Amino acid sequence: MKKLVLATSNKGKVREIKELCSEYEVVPYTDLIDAFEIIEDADTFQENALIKARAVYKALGDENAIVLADDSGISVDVLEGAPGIYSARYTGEGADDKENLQKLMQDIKAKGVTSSPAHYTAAIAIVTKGIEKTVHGWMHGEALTEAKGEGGFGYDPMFVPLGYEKTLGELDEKVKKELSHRSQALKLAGKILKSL
Ligand SMILES: O=c1[nH]c(=O)c2ncn([C@@H]3O[C@H](COP(=O)(O)OP(=O)(O)OP(=O)(O)O)[C@@H](O)[C@H]3O)c2[nH]1
Ligand SMILES: [Mg+2]
Repeated sequence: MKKLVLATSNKGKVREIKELCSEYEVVPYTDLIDAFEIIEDADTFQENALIKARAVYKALGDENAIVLADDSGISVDVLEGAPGIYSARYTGEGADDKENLQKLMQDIKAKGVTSSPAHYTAAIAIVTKGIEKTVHGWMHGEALTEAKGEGGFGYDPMFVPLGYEKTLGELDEKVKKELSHRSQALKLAGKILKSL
């Protein structure tokens, strides 16, 4: 089984990527080396994913390692695309998922609406010897001003995917597995991984 090293410290992503890449041995980099801070200072999901994958590839010191990073976020139409690449830091550095979720619901409410079209984006970067590749996936839907359910992570309790009437917090996890920005991007990443 080929080993994939994940350049992430987000447990929700690790859980989903393990589920979605079951034909690989998926290992978070923190199982191999000490966690270190990676500054995600680019202005696109794509570049931030590359920053994370390159940093971990270099730190591992194993030129044959295959490193995969995910940079993702939610963009809300009524907020002109915010929080976007700032989704993890919406309430500031070190913000937690619950604070970010509350702020996003309040900011949408402050626009005088109870919901807004929104979408998630995931950029996946793969870095290995002589190779740097990126792919994207998206999931469209509606962001609510009320959180419902406990499933998923992050903003999922306030997000209703297009074609559904319940949030990702309430829906069976199979729905997110099929539809999500991350699963769409990983389907494309799978083609790259097979060619390595
Ligand atoms: O409800 C959600 N369901 C998802 O499927 C999802 N995907 C991304 N997000 C949000 O976007 C931020 C990513 O920021 P991000 O890519 O920098 O990740 P992160 O900082 O959490 O971990 P790392 O991979 O950088 O170590 C995360 O914190 C989440 O708030 C999601 N929220
Ligand atoms: Mg991050």
